[in-house]
Amino acid sequence: MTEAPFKSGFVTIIGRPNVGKSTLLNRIVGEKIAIMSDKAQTTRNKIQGIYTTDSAQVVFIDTPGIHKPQNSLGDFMVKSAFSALHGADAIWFVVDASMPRGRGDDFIINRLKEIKNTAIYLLINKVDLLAPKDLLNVIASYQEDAPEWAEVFPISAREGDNVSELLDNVVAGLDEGPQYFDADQLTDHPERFVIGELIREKVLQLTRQEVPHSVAVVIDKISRESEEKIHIQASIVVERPTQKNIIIGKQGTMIKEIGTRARKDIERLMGDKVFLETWVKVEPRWRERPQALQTLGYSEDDY
Ligand SMILES: Nc1nc2c(ncn2[C@@H]2O[C@H](COP(=O)(O)OP(=O)(O)OP(=O)(O)O)[C@@H](O)[C@H]2O)c(=O)[nH]1
Repeated sequence: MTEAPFKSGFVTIIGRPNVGKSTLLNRIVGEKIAIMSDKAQTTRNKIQGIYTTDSAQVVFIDTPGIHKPQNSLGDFMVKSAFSALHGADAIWFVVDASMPRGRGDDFIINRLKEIKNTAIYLLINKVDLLAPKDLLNVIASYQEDAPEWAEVFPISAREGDNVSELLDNVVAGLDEGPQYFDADQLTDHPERFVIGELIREKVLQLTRQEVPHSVAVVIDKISRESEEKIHIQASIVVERPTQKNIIIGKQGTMIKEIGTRARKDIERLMGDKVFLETWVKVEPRWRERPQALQTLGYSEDDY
């Protein structure tokens, strides 16, 4: 019997203030959230929590720009926050069952209408405050002038009602993918770590059996080049010149393809345009030499 492939993906949670987004995330990933969100992150989007099981991993992305009142934001910020939604594997739009649909909801709904090819879930939270007979009316009020919801889940983040069903549902819709984080690994630089894994994933996918899993990716530098662009320098580290040649490919075609695919994923993670520069380095037996790891950037700082 073959094992089912590991699945992973990114879920963006949005909703106006106070609808219960943090409560929901806390229920799903517990104390990890606090630890993650304390860390300074340089990007507009941030990893807010990670849910890991034996067979799947869901990375929850927060897009802070969306939750802020519209008038304190430039058009640009709003646009870039929403641009992050386009690449998510799923979007959870959370509303408060105890309040009528309001302007804040409409603002988000209007932007959600522009999103194609992404499953958008409508989560009706705080159903514990609602008489069961009113639920259908609440759902109906979010079906008018709205995108077609992939799923509608009445939940209570506080009581936990229907939350595990929601998680099972979202995991079922994810594609095969790598485990970006160890189940209990928390890092000072979550985005750095995930960027490395996204690049490594593309190397392994595209070179198939030709390059061993020992390939490492080190993020040398992340800097903001301009208001709208992040510059990332990454090294792909292999042990033999033959592996380097495979990764570079004929006239650089392979490394170009790796870079393009990785850049798209990184852009959706960060919610910004990215300029990705990749170098391939040969470091014989790098795994056996602790100093090599340090020069390569695998210092304790990065974990
Ligand atoms: N009754 C009830 N209250 C809830 C539920 N989920 C959240 N709340 C309460 O709603 C309030 C707001 O919850 P938060 O999780 O902070 O909401 P949020 O959407 O993260 O708010 P912002 O951080 O302002 O965006 C808190 O007082 C929660 O206890 C629920 O399922 N039922």
